[in-house]
Amino acid sequence: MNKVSGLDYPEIVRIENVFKKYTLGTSQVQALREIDLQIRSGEFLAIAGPSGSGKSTLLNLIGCIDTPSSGKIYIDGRDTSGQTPDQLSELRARTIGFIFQTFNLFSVLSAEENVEYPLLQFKELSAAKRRERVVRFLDIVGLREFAQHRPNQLSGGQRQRVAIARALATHPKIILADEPTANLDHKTGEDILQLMKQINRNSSTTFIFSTHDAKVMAMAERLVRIEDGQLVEEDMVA
Ligand SMILES: Nc1ncnc2c1ncn2[C@@H]1O[C@H](COP(=O)(O)OP(=O)(O)OP(=O)(O)O)[C@@H](O)[C@H]1O
Repeated sequence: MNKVSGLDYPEIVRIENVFKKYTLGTSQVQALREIDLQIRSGEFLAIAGPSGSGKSTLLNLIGCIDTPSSGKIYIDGRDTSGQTPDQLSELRARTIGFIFQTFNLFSVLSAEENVEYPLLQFKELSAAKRRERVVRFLDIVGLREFAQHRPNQLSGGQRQRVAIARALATHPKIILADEPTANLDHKTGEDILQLMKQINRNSSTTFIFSTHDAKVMAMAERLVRIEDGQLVEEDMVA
C-alpha cells in the first residue's frame, strides 16, 4: 500500500490529458500523449522509461520550465496555464527544487556559495538566515566539512549532495530530479537515492525523479512507466 494513497495527503501535482509536441524544422515529434497523473504531497515517485520515452519532457512540464501543447497541469492547486511568465517563475522558485544528472553547480563558487545562490532571490531572507539554511542543509547532506570546496575538489557523489542541499535550501514542496544517479557509480547512486529517501521521510518534500535504471526504480515508493510518450503502467511498490 502506498504510504500517501490516503486522503490525508493533499494533491501537489495534477496532470490532465497532457500532450507535448516539439517542432524540429519541418517535422514534429509527439513527445507526450494523453498523460494523466496525480501526485500527492510527500510521495517518492519514479518515472521510468527508456531513452527518448519522454521522461525529461514530463519533468520539464511539471517544473514549469516548459508548457504543454494541450492539457492542464496544476501545481500545488494552481492551474499553470493561467499564469504569466513572471508568475510561473515565482511558482518555480518558491515551490520546486531541481536536481540534474550533470549536477549543474557553478564551478567558481564553493559548495556553500552554490547552496546559498538560489536564496539570494528571496529578499525577505537576511544574510544570517541564509547562512543558517546553508549550514543546516550542508549538514543534512553530510558535507559540513566541505563547505569551502569548489565542485572540482569534490567527488561526483559529493557534487550531487551539494546539488541536493541547494535544491532543499529554498524549502520547496517538490523536488524534481532528472536521472540524478546517471553520472554516478552504482554504490554512490544508491547512497544518493537513500539520502533523498531519508529527506523525503523526514520532511514533507515530494520527490519526483526519472530513471532508466532498474535498481533505482526498485528504491521508489511509487513507480510510473512511460513508453513512447505515454504512461503505460503504474507499479505499486510495497
Ligand atoms: N527540444 C526538443 N526539440 C525536439 N524534440 C525534442 C526536444 N526535446 C526532446 N525531444 C524529443 O522528444 C522525445 C522525448 O524526449 P525526452 O528527452 O523527454 O526523453 P527521455 O525519456 O528523457 O530520454 P533520455 O532518457 O535519453 O533523457 C524524444 O523523441 C526527443 O528526441
